[in-house]
Amino acid sequence: MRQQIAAANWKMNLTYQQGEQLLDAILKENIALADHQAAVFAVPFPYLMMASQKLSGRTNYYVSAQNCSDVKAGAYTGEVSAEMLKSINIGYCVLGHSERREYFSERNQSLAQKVQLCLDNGITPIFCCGESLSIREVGAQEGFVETQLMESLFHFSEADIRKIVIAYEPIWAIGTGKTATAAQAQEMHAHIRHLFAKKYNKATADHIPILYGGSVKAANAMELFHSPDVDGGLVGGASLVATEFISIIRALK
Ligand SMILES: O=C(CO)COP(=O)(O)O
Repeated sequence: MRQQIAAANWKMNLTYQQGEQLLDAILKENIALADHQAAVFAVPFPYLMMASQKLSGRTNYYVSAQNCSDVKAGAYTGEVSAEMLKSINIGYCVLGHSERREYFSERNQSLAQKVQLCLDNGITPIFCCGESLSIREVGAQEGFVETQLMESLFHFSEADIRKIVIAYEPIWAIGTGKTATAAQAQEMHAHIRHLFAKKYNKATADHIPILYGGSVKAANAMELFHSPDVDGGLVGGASLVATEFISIIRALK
């Protein structure tokens, strides 16, 4: 079975102490993860070491960054490189979140650089894609997501592309309480998988986890995750509430 992932994206929320309390409350449950399952915590940069220490010794629990620089190193004040993340053993990095695309002008080409740098440093990119409401309203979502994947990912080798996790996050469902239906999520995930099969091959497409993000919560996680092409979720608001995220981890296939 392909890897199934419950990923928490804390975004710019919680103090250090609140983050510690949240992780403690979730880890207290001692949820055992199967070989094909993972729980990933994308925390703010200053909390990466704390989260790593709390998760150490747990099987299939990982810490993620929420972004990294598109350049290797040098005079770029305020940036954090993939190599820095590797040097503290961070396993995952969220890239191309729609909030970064919108508020920090991230473009597909620069994201391709970020993906490359993560791969060079053995970090699994969680590559976000997804359309806005206006694009969905005119029915152009499949072509829009195809362009995002084509311009950021489709030049990578088959071996490299197999190391990537995709997160489909329709912008109209993020933080709005307006979840895509399981049928809408499945339709786009199947489309994304088809694009990978067309560009690479079916075995590669079948290997890549595709997470759904956008108002995932305890009450809808099970239904969303049980769609055949939905391999877990990237969760914002509900990942800040221990009981919610515990249920979301437990909803993994
Ligand atoms: O952006 C998201 C995760 O990256 C989704 O956020 P919400 O779960 O708050 O809608």
